Amino acid sequence: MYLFFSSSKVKKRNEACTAPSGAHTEPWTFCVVSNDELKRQIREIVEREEEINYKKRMGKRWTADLKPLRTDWHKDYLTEAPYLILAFKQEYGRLPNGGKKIHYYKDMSIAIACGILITAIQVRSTIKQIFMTTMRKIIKNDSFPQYCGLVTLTSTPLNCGPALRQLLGRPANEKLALLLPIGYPAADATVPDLQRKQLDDILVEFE
Ligand SMILES: N[C@@H](Cc1ccc(O)c(I)c1)C(=O)O
Repeated sequence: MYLFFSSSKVKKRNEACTAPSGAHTEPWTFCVVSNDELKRQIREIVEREEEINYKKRMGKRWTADLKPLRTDWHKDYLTEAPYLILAFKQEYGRLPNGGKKIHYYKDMSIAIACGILITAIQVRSTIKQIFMTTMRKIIKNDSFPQYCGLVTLTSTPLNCGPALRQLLGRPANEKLALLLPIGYPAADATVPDLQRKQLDDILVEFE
């Protein structure tokens, strides 16, 4: 599932729901939050826990490893982004008779589904960027907006899962896996200049 905006309307599409899953049990629930008050409460919960994580819970090594990313416990994006998607992994499902339905390979399944979701957001963003760059060239007008498509952040709030699950009224079999803020980047947004590993470092071929 991913979201995109056409004029003021939001359209929802089932991209993540095309993911494969263990025994085709589809062990996931995606909560899409656009309500301002809920977003405020989510931010409050996340910032409260992350402040403890950064200040004492996680220790010096953790904060040192994160330093290059320049993250901290302030999570403005949780109230600024128009949409938050909270991806929940279902530890088990329910049978028609109310009994427990076993979910297989839940971690892989939710990871694949979120990967497809993030890819769908990025592809859409890339298509829009190509379109707008082409338009700038065609009409030979640099004042044409340097348009950037939808973006997201793979946010992994620590120790907030149960509180966020309860806030959204989700059942106990659901465990928060990922929180994706979705929206257009601010005009003055910056990103860390992260270097990628070389192909030779990550690919081993056996021909
Ligand atoms: N979840 C925290 C910290 C964090 C952030 C990025 C990251 O790659 C890792 I590992 C941890 C936060 O959102 O700040």
